[in-house]
Amino acid sequence: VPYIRKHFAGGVCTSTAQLPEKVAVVTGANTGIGKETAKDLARRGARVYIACRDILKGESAASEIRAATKNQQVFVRKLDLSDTKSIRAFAKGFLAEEKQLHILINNAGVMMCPYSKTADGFETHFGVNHLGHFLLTHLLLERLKESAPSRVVNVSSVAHHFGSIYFRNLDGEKYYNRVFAYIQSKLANVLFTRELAYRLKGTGVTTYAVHPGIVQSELVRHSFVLCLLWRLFTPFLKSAQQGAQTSLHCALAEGIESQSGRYFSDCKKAWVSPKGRNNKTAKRLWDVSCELLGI
Ligand SMILES: NC(=O)c1ccc[n+]([C@@H]2O[C@H](COP(=O)([O-])OP(=O)(O)OC[C@H]3O[C@@H](n4cnc5c(N)ncnc54)[C@H](O)[C@@H]3O)[C@@H](O)[C@H]2O)c1
Repeated sequence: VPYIRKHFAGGVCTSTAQLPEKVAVVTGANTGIGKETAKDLARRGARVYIACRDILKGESAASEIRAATKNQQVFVRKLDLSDTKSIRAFAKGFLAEEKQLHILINNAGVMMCPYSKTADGFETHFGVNHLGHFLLTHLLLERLKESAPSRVVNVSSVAHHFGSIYFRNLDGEKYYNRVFAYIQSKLANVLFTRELAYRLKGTGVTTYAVHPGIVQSELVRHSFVLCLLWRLFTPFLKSAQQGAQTSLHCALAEGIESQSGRYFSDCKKAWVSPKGRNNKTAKRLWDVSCELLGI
């Protein structure tokens, strides 16, 4: 298994950047890819904020990271991306305690859950994976600009290739399919990155969308079939640590600033679906998101 895993590991972040005095926020960092991303940033000396729903699970991840990295500057803060009140409370608290933010990793996500709505009435995939991170980024943007050069990494997926944005059915009420709902939200991550990069030109804040690879994690928990497939194909899946590499590359690699707005996989620029390159859809999604969130 380790041999096959190594073969399918994909790219490795080769940056030697050290991050003393740097501040990073990683959403959903209590498990999976997010935890490994936070651990690597902590190892490089950053002050790392684990932004997660469950404080107890967050604290257990933080203790593990502190012990593994000898960095005591790892903090846990409550963030539920399915509730805009929680997102606003997190941002308010963070802005009050930190004067800088250099790296924001929008990593948290849900996949193929049964039809449900967030506290604000948005379909859960769209609400958590896209709108939650859209609002969080919006609230932290001034701090990112003040701390420039700084970066925003949006964890998307290769699944975005099969997605479309159904503007007339964003709440899933006319028709709901949990596979489409997930891939729509991952396409939204790619389009958000594109439009954000366009709007941030000249500010020193750059942004990247990422496919982490097919990674062994708890993400598939809502699908019996995927759980089975993930088990069967375990040796071919990336470990969470391998899955963190492209997020780390986009957060740390020198000289990729001119690639802001692009989509990365295996630590290099990757092909984006035509729908993910559509500037009109990106702008429309931005406007609709602002309208839905009242910003
Ligand atoms: N695992 C894969 O094969 C794979 C492939 C492509 C993309 N991704 C993406 O990678 C990212 C990380 O996924 P993972 O594989 O580590 O899965 P994971 O389930 O281990 O991690 C997801 C994290 O998001 C958090 N989360 C979920 N809902 C939340 C909410 N409402 N508020 C705050 N946090 C919330 C979870 O608690 C968890 O910590 C996701 O965005 C996922 O779409 C994963």
